[in-house]
Amino acid sequence: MQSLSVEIIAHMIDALVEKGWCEWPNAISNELCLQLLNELDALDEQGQMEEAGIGRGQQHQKNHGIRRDSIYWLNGQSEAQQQYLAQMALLQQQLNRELFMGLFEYECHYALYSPGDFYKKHSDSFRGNANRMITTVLYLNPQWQNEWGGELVIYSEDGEQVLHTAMPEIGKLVVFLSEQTPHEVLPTQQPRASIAGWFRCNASTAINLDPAR
Ligand SMILES: O=C(O)CCC(=O)C(=O)O
Ligand SMILES: [Fe+2]
Repeated sequence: MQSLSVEIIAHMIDALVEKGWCEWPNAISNELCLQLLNELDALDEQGQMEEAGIGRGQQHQKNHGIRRDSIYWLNGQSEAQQQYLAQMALLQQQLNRELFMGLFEYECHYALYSPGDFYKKHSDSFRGNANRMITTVLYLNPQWQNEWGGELVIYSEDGEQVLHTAMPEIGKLVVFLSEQTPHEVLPTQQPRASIAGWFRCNASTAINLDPAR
């Protein structure tokens, strides 16, 4: 089963340093992605996916004009989740070793965008709480077609220029600097499944407890 090797991660880190983002097709095996997709579908059928919101903690709110997807936070409850989280732990270790990033936690959720869903241009790091350092997105959609939309668009730091457009194809891992990278999910015409995750550094102090979500 292919998985993230030290060499692949080293290339990803080079790209992150050079341009702030990187896209890696077939980073995670189809086999594992299909297991994760099955799990997501089952959670959806059981009504366990929840409507996503924006902002964290007390600032959390639903805003359908900005974001429409449903999510489920991973907790390592299945073999497939554990395998995925183990890959992200390798990425975290190597980021810390090579870039001294002090990443101490990874949080991630399944996301399901139903036909018509989108996520308007945003940044993943919340103002005043810059503890989301690196964003990862793994796509789980076999045989995605160009005309279905649902692309991830990555913008320059000022939000003015499109740097890259990524189709949400199975096994593809996109990684970018959370705070410096405005991005958007274009409306999709077909169900679009992914795992979005964030490596965090600890921004908690005794008087400012920093919630994960
Ligand atoms: O699914 C994607 O391509 C990106 C999702 C995203 O931007 C987010 O969940 O913050
Ligand atoms: Fe995002």
